[in-house]
Amino acid sequence: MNAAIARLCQLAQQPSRRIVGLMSGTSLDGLDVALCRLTGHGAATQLALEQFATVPYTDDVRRHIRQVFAREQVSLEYLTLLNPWLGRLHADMVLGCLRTWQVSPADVDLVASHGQTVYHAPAHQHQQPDFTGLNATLQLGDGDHVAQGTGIITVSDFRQKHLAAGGEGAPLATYGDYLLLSSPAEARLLLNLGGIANFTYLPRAGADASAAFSTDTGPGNTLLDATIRAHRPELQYDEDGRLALAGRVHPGLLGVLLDHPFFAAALPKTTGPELFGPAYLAAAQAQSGTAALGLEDLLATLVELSAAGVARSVRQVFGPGGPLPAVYTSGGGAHNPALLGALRRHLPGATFASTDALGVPPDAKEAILFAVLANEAVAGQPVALGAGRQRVPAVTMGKISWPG
Ligand SMILES: Nc1ncnc2c1ncn2[C@@H]1O[C@H](COP(=O)(O)OP(=O)(O)OP(=O)(O)O)[C@@H](O)[C@H]1O
Ligand SMILES: CC(=O)N[C@H]1[C@@H]2OC[C@@H](O2)[C@@H](O)[C@@H]1O[C@H](C)C(=O)O
Repeated sequence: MNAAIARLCQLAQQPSRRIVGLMSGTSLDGLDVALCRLTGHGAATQLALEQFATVPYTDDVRRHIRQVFAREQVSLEYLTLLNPWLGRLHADMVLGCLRTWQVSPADVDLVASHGQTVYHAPAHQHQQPDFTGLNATLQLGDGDHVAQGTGIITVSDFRQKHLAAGGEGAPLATYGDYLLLSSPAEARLLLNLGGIANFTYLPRAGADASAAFSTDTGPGNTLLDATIRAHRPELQYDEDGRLALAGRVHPGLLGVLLDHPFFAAALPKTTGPELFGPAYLAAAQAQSGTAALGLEDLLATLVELSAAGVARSVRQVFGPGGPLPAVYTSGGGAHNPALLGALRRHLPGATFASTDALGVPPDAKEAILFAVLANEAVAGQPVALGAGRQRVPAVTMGKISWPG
């Protein structure tokens, strides 16, 4: 038997596994690295987060990714080169973190590597006549390169199985959120404010699990970041929402932005910067006669758009005035007071707390989720949530690469 397969069998039978979860999201701010100890699997999974860091990307790394990121037309050679290059880069970043944390790679059981999404093409978004109904998504940063570079067995490319089983390849948060954060005490809404905003609805543990699902709601920070970069190239984002808080929402522009059919589409749904990018904003500005709107008012309007997108999806689930479950926020947007303020206005009566209150640091949550998926891939079973109306595929996800 291949020694790596024997090692995998042994790992599957251990009471716990030490897993490095990796996530590089749509904001291109860096690689999130979460060193997790996961005990058990399935509904019995227990998390101990040992270490977490976001390794920032340099301007050069961002520039390389942006050559292909969310673009319909790219150099195929560049795309091909980026796949191993990102795998190797992520491996080096993992090794750097382990060195800082004084953890030997030999003491890590698995790496769970999401890679970098460069294009997300759910059927409702691409509308290519030759591929009607086909959902697709592409992540770069090949798992063999991560395994070879770190010397650690690597689980990667999680989204393809979800697609193959009839999903849109996202959001995968449903599974990890369900396994780690379901509570017998309360129903929960786990709201992640990343480049794209999404939430997971978790009914009370013990209630009908098939009601659990995740959906994207529209832009989170992606349009805010793109807009600030266009006006103030020296800045990556609107720190603490200062510029947005100094601006005023333009109702005409907001109305045109919200007119996009994505916001009225049934749940669950996924999207990306392919749709919510500069072209969408420029078209809405042209249509509303706001091409010359100042940066502060633009940002205030885009914050309102993100909050309104979340609120519309939430109301699709709970009705216009229905009571809401407890809301727990994560992702970079959870640090933005302008966005949180707008969300409170749009969802009056909801209680908001950070996922910190649940023992999950908000910036680490997505990287932890991929560690949970890798744990299930090796030691678990398909998570059967799916009989509900939201059709969450019952699959384990990820492809396994070993060094050597
Ligand atoms: N202090 C802050 N004030 C305002 N915005 C912030 C702050 N900190 C982070 N952000 C926002 O959060 C973004 C990063 O968020 P995050 O890392 O959750 O995104 P991501 O994981 O790349 O996205 P996704 O979940 O869509 O893949 C930044 O680009 C910025 O817009
Ligand atoms: C295709 C893709 O990479 N989607 C990301 C993105 O970032 C947020 C949102 O859009 C979510 O759908 C997803 O990531 C999280 C981790 C998920 O799959 O749950």
